[in-house]
Formats: sequence, C-alpha cells, structure tokens
Amino acid sequence: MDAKELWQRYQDWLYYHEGLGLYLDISRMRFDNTFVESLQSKFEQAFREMVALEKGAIANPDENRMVGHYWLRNPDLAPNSQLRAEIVRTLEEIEVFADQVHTGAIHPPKENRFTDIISIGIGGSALGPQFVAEALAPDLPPLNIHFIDNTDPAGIDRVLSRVGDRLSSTLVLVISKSGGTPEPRNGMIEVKQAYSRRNLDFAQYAIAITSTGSNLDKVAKSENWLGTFPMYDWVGGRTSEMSAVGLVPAALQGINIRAMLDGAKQMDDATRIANIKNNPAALLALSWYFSGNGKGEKDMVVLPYKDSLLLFSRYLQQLVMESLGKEKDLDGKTVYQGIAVYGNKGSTDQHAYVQQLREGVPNFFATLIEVLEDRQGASSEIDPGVTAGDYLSGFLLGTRQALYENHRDSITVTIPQVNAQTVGALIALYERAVGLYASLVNVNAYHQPGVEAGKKAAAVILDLQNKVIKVLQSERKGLTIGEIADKAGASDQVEPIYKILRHLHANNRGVVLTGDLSKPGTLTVSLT
Ligand SMILES: O=P(O)(O)OC[C@H]1O[C@H](O)[C@H](O)[C@@H](O)[C@@H]1O
Repeated sequence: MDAKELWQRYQDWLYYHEGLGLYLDISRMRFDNTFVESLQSKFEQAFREMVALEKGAIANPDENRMVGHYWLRNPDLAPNSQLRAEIVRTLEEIEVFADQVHTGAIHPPKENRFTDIISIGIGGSALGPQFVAEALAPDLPPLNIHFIDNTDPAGIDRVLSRVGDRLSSTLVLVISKSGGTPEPRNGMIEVKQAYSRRNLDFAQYAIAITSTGSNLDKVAKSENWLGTFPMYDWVGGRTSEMSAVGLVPAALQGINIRAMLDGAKQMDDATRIANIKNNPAALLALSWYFSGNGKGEKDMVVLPYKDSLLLFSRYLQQLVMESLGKEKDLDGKTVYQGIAVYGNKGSTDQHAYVQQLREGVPNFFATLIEVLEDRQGASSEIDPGVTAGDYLSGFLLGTRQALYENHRDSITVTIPQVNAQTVGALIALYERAVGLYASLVNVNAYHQPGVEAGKKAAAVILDLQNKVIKVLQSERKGLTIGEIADKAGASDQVEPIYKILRHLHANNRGVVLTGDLSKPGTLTVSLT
C-alpha cells in the first residue's frame, strides 16, 4: 500500500471515543474485508454471549459462577437488587474509610495519622493495585504504598526495612479473594510477626479484603481487625481492579476512584455495541484473531510510551494469559489456546529488545500506547523548536513505521493523558476484548485450572519436606538421598528430595550435606 492508501485505511478503521478522547488505530494490522466478513458470525455469537454474561448467566461454567465485573461500574446492570445495593454500599464505605484515614479520624494507636500502606496480595490481588499506583498515585500521596506480592523472605524484608520505624503508622491491607492463597497468607504472618516484635497490636493496623466466610475473613473477624471489605464471588481476581481489591488502595493513595469507575463505565458502554467497527474491544479482538490466526501464533508486545504506564504490560499479562491460556475449549476439545504478552515501555525498550522486533523472528504484533499530553504544564526546548516529548512521540511514530515497513503489524491506542478516567477505560477496554476474544476461540476466560494444578504440586513438595525431616529425625546415622527417599516411601521422588535438602542446607535449617556437591547421588545427609 502506498502512503495515500495507508492514510485512507487509517481513516477507514480509526475508532474514536469522544467522551474519553481515546483513539484506537488498527490500520497497521494487515487484514482485509474478506477476513472481517469471515468473522462476522463468530462476533455475533460473542456479542450474544456478552449480553447473557452481563445479565448474570453462569459465564464461568467450570466454577459455576456469574461474571460480574461490569456491574461494579454500573450497579444498575446487576441482576438483582441485593447485589446492586451491596456494590453501592461497599463503594460508599470505601470512600468513608479513606476519608477517615486521611483526616486522622481513623489513626494508628500511637500516632495521629497513617503514613504508609503495606499491601499484601498476589496475582489479581496485586497486579491491578500495582499498575494503578504506578499510573495514578500523586507524587506526594497521603499514604505511601508498598507491595508484598510473593512469599520471598528477602522481598518481605526489603519492604519492612524500607518502612522501618514507620511501621507504627503503617496500615496493612491483606488482599485475597479466596483468603487461602499461600503467598499472601505467609506475607501476612511475617508482617504480623514484625508488628509484634515492636509490641504493636497487628489487629489495629490490619484490613482484610476477601470473600465473606473465607479463612482470611474468619481470622480478621476473630482477631477484631480494623476493618474488612468484601470481595465478591462473581468477580474474578484478574478483573477485580474496580472492586474493593483495587478501590481501597487507590482511594487511600488519593486517587479519584469515581473517575476510574466512570472511565470504565464509559468504555463498557462503548464496548457493548454489537458492531465490530464501532466497538473498540471488538476491533482489538479482531486484530488479535487476525494476527495469531485465532490460535495465538503471535505474541502481543505492549509498549506504552509513558513511564507511568510501565506496569500495564504486566497487568495485561495476567488478564490475557490467565484468561485465554487454556488447554481445553468449552466443548472439551484440546486446543492449547492463549496469547503471550510482554513489554515494558517505549522508548526505553527501543534500546533493548526492539532490535529483534524490527529485524528478528516475526512472531509478534505490537501494541503501542500513545499519550498525547507530554506533561502537565509547558515543556522547555531541548533543540530549537523541539521538546523531550517531541522525541518520545517521534520514537513512537518511527517505530510504528519501521515495524510496518518490515511487515510487522501494530495497533496504536491513544489517550489524551494518563488520568483516573483513561486508566479505568484502558482496563475496561482490555477486559472486554479478552471476553470477546475468548468467545471467538470458544474458551472459558474466567477460570484458571492450570494454576490450581501448580498449587497442588507445590503442596505435595511441602508434604514431602515434612516426611524427609521425619526420616532424618528418626535415624541417627547419615543417609544417602536414595535411602531417605526409600524410607520416606517416595523412591520416585529422589530428585525433588535432593532439592529440598539442598535448600534446607543452604538456609542453616539443621541439614548437613557431606561429600562431593557435584555428585548429589553420593552425598551423605545428616542433621546437626
Ligand atoms: O486473591 P486470591 O484468592 O489470593 O488469588 C490470587 C491469585 O491467585 C490465583 O492462583 C489465581 O490464579 C489468580 O487468578 C488470583 O488472582
């Protein structure tokens, strides 16, 4: 296509949302009209399924759950008045709570104000709050947020030492929908220990955000924690940013949560339109389907040209890959679906892996996120008539063009500025695109059976560790790893047993490995 034809194609396919000032450009995806027509009936089905989902159908059949994140930003859509009232009440409670924390009406026992937040959660209970904090928290927030999103002891130490003496004015959010995920549970226990080492009563600093009746909820209630906020059965972790999971930390940081909800609602309205060309989420799903042949054959590289959107790709990684990465389709057929997502930010990445994108294996399509406003206020000039923002914009346009010229497709999403409304809209746009794409490829976007399998496998390892320690305790003499495995009744688990013992040895846990470390099979293992 020559420049004139491309300009026409750009205009033909450009989507613009007036209320949000958001543009979506899929002109650099090389599909043609025949392809669009070939997907028409699949899209009609996808739109129908989305209507049913929003009306409260069991859209997550494996878990027998409704899928209601769209109701969070428009409670009038909720399928019954009880849910509606609950959504509205929770939102009001969050605002009142944040306000009371900010004014000091709610304060730590020995201080006038809370100064910091430690937010403990993983996956959907961390990625949204992290993305939003990075994107929207003011430079001087009323409370500084720190995240513990793993069971890495050194990571926990790092957060605790950064907080230091301010622990006595730190509010702890323990976020877990299920209330039973091991990583946040471990983080909570360690943080609780840190409070008690300082003679602080953890319960007076702790807030639980979890499903009613979960283990975490029970602990919070029995220990009389400072507060609890509900997480609903019908909101999945990876779509929970607009529930208490995302709204509590955001409101505490002084982020305008009503604006975030409004942006998402406006986008939800726009992506409800049952017409591919007028629906930005459908345009995204169409582009993804085209690029990867409906089988995820190409990866999605997400490049926001704005530092504050750095974590968008990580956020999308869970949303897209946990939703679409499925072995079986809804009919039980083996399909190995998914779309791999990665990326950091432009132009920074142009000095790293963009080399491969431009010239190497063409196994991806790029999504460039453009922000029209460079900064608040005027920019000084770097060169005559040129600002740093002009460079950033130039790098984006140049990369888009260079990729296209080398037969690499790209999508460009343009927002006027990074604010609560546009961030809410971006989240809603991708949530809907994932839902529609899942319908096109006939997978359940709302369960995660593979993750559950991983959790079970980890539990088996911890069980094995206990057995191994019992064997060592009951034997006085040194044993080989093979002998330990036999005595533990786990002869087929020699290698994991070796790795368990090596880990215990490295952490001075009373296990001694003697012999040639390069020949694990010959080692003798004993207790100190
Ligand atoms: O919020 P939680 O119940 O603790 O779950 C946290 C995360 O862990 C799970 O393993 C799921 O795969 C994620 O979808 C979820 O967001």
